[in-house]
Amino acid sequence: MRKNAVVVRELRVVRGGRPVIDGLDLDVPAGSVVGLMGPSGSGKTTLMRALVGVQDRVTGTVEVLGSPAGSPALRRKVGYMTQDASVYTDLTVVQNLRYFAALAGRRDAAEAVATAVDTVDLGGHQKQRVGTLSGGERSRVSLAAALVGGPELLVLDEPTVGLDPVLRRDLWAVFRRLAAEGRTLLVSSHVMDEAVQCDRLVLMRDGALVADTTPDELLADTGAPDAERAFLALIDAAGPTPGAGPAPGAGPTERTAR
Ligand SMILES: Nc1ncnc2c1ncn2[C@@H]1O[C@H](COP(=O)(O)OP(=O)(O)OP(=O)(O)O)[C@@H](O)[C@H]1O
Repeated sequence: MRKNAVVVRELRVVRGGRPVIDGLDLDVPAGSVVGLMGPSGSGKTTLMRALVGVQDRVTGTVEVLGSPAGSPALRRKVGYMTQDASVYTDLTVVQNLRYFAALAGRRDAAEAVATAVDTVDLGGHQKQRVGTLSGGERSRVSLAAALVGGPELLVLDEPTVGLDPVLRRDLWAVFRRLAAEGRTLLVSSHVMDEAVQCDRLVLMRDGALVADTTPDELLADTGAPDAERAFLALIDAAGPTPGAGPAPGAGPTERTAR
């Protein structure tokens, strides 16, 4: 089995004429759940977009499942859930999922759709038009669309936003199960009680890695009583003022673990 599902070296991304990621290195171990944390605007979505191959103005090496990010070979192997639900509001839940299953080349589409509906707990809404669903339900359709192809790597941008605590807990159980099957998950979140359920944690600030660690190491290294305060301690220690963005030619990223 491959050691790392994702290998990023010297990643640099320019958006709006300025570098929003500058010289980032990252390994995502295969078969693990990696949490991507960081303040708003720190570059999490940009990093995810670079991994799935939809981001312009990317330099450096971004290798996903052994191929360059965005390669046609990866289309069926990578599932991506964007922050805003990216499903068709004028189609029903099942119509959406059939469409995404077909795109992913699933021959067993009916079974894949049924499994995805079940996984995100949308039974009873299959024939409902997505435009009439609640926000939380709609975001779960989006998650199901990322899952329905049976991808090896799932890149999930804040998949639990707007969900109630019960659903959040259930979805994290799903993420753990998918990892146990050998899939790799990169999950962004602002919720630190979710962070502690990850195998590894990647903390970003201003387009750079502040830490690449584990929940236990995060607490041990900072001496903080909980993940939220540990995260704040690292972010505060990282220096630049919020929203400043990385300076062009900024030095190498600091890693607190590994
Ligand atoms: N289309 C764009 N044009 C110019 N700048 C952009 C664009 N998209 C994002 N940015 C900038 O890039 C930086 C990183 O944004 P990104 O969306 O990756 O952050 P994030 O960590 O995902 O934030 P959040 O947690 O709020 O979703 C921000 O400073 C943002 O303003």
